[in-house]
Amino acid sequence: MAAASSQFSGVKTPPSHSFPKQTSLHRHSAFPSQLKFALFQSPRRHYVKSIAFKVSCGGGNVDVIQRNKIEESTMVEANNELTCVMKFGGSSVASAERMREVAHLILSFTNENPVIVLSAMGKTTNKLLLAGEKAVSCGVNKVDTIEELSFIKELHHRTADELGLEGLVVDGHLEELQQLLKGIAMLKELTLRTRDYLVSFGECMSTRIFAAYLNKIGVKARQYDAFEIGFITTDDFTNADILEATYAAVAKSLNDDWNSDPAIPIVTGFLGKGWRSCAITTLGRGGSDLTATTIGKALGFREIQVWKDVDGVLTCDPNIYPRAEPVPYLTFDEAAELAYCGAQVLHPQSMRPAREGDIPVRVKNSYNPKAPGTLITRSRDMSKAGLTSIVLKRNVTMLDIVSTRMLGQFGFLAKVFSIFEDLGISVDVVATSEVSISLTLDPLKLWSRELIQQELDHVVEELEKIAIVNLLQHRSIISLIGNVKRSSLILEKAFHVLRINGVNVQMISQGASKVNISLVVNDNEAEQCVRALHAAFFESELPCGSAN
Ligand SMILES: Nc1ncnc2c1ncn2[C@@H]1O[C@H](COP(=O)(O)OP(=O)(O)O)[C@@H](O)[C@H]1O
Ligand SMILES: N[C@@H](CC(=O)OP(=O)(O)O)C(=O)O
Repeated sequence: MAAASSQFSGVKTPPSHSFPKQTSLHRHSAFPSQLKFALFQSPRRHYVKSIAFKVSCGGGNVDVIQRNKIEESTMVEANNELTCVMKFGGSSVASAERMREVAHLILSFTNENPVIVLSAMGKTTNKLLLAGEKAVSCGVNKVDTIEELSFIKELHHRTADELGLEGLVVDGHLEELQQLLKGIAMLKELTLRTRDYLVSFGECMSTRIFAAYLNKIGVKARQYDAFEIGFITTDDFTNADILEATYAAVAKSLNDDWNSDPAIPIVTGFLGKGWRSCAITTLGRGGSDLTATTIGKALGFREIQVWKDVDGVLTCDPNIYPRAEPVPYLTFDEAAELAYCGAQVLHPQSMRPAREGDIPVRVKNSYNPKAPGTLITRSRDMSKAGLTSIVLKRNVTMLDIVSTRMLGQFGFLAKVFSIFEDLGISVDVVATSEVSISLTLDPLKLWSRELIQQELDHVVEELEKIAIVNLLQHRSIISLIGNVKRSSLILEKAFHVLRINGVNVQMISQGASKVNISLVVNDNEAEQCVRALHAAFFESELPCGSAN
């Protein structure tokens, strides 16, 4: 609370991290012009006053204070249209305390009528998946004893309780979750479709609790399950793609409700509805970012905010190197490449709607709202840009494939790739010569399967019909994201660092996107490499390491 409290003391002044002033509310407004509201029951400047009171009196009964304020209010608002989307990840809403802070943060944006997208609380998604896996083998009678189920129940009950809500708000879902786990135990299988249904409980519960809390403190809010308001996806369970029809459907659902009865929409991140199956789908891990950018594009907002537990996109994963620094500006291409390369901070597909709608994305820290964060836009001043960020993807499998046929024969690459296509395995980084090809296999694809070793053996067996194959496991990809117009300079410096650290690079690739150079090294050298590269590029005075 300390970080957020000071901003609430200046009640009418927009906080320093507020959106830039706008000249028109919507660039491509989805709202009919006649639908400007004269009366709106959510005069949030008053709530901010209440919060300031809470801060100064050390956390008195803020809920009662706020409700009184709202009853007093008859304020008229001129610009009552939905204006922006703010997504809060699991770490931002991990507890009752965090939910209070996020509520206060949202209310501090006094000029905004936001759509809120929430992820599941804390690590709920992981716990749900673990509970599902345990249910497969534990037997129906033991489901009640699954530790993760008890944890999830306790967390959501406690949170509702601490926020002063009735348990009822999640009781139905917790009961249904337990029944589902019993069903899984009975069938002794967890299909991808059931897995998506299972993890959907996380977002369904966090949004219900948060919406109920806002309503309790007098801020009118309405909970939405994304799969009920037009998030139409492919039927690729656990990794579904959003279909085009989503944009119009979501805009209509949210606008219609807002126009007839304004209430802050609280939308489940991560979830959709398969267009054929009509079952709940998920957008891949971290998919709430994509939910937010989809809503941003659907409603033609001028900015999309994703709130995390870090000061923006950083120069590398802070878990690998705590001295990572925020990157102030990125292009959509750089951010997408960073996410594709494995940086957990953004969902790989999340930049697509933002890029298509040309809507800036701001990555902010809900634990430190005053930090400027990272602004992601179509273009930026690259004149001083060198390396922007370093991304590490561990536990990668690499294949060296050398043709047994004569030099100059055609069709070799096509044959190799058709084998991967037939086996449904995606390839990540590739480097080729006329008679050989080195490539890495997308670890995500392999992790999501069970028969990893058998699958690899099968790939090798097929490839050995046309080539000599060398399978190399326990490799890492280090991706250097930045201004590849300076690639020679970046490579010179990178190889100098790697040489003095005694690291041998086993493969190198520069993609057509021109914002990424990938290096493959041994897993056991990778973290040390990232730290050394970070020190050289971002902590020294030499050129080519600017994070801007
Ligand atoms: N380059 C990076 N910049 C920022 N965070 C990163 C980066 N690489 C990995 N991370 C990790 O990503 C986390 C934020 O992403 P995520 O957990 O998906 O957030 P949320 O759940 O809040 O949406 C950070 O806590 C950090 O550990
Ligand atoms: N809860 C989902 C979706 C998501 O986006 O989560 P987060 O915003 O906490 O990364 C997951 O854990 O994958």
